[in-house]
Amino acid sequence: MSDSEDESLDRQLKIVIIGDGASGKTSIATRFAQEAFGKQYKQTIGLDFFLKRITLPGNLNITLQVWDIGGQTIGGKMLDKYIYGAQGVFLVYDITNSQSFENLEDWLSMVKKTNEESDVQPVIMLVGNKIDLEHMRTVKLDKHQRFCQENGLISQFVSAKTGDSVYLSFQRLAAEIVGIKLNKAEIEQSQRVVKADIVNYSQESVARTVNPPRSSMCAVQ
Ligand SMILES: Nc1nc2c(ncn2[C@@H]2O[C@H](COP(=O)(O)OP(=O)(O)OP(=O)(O)O)[C@@H](O)[C@H]2O)c(=O)[nH]1
Repeated sequence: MSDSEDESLDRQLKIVIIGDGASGKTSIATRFAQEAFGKQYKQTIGLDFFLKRITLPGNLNITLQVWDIGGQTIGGKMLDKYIYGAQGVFLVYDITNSQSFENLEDWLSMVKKTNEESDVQPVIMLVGNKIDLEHMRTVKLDKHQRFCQENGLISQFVSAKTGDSVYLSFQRLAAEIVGIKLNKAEIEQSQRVVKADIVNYSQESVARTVNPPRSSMCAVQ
């Protein structure tokens, strides 16, 4: 059986990644899809998406269809179409950029508006990105927690740069959508940190690819 036939048998979940421009959406997606990170900022125009298979406890194979929407499109006419039908939403902000946190209200309203006539609401995860820059944090932890509580969001912190908790965040979101609880061992196993990226921060000039897992990526503009 070919890879694509194989994938079509899995349960597929649509996950959209939204948030302000430069909060790190593409970096999170790239880290998850290819285990790579690029330091240079290249604005996403329109939409990127890719498929990646993960396995949840009980040998449950899930194919995630991950959509990366350019941060500049919040006012765009197409945004509700991107979000429509998503079972999971990554609501991303940059912990060193307060404005990206303040703007989450708008992003959340957009998700709610898109789904107001739908019976099933997406599971939403609040993702504070760039935790490798903890020393530059401007969004306090309690603000993050309060926003989660007030809006019924799952809380997660990640670093697309080091890879810290990126795989875990997708795994947690998928598990929540299909109604599976991850145990402590599974969570710890997914909480991988690539420490070398932090140590070599100033010297790093090229994106690295470490054992790229199977995934496919497309771009629509
Ligand atoms: N230090 C650090 N930098 C990051 C991290 N994630 C992303 N960046 C950097 O932040 C900048 C923006 O990242 P992108 O992934 O392009 O942001 P985006 O949200 O996709 O931006 P748009 O395409 O405009 O929506 C780039 O220079 C990245 O290298 C992180 O976890 N840590």
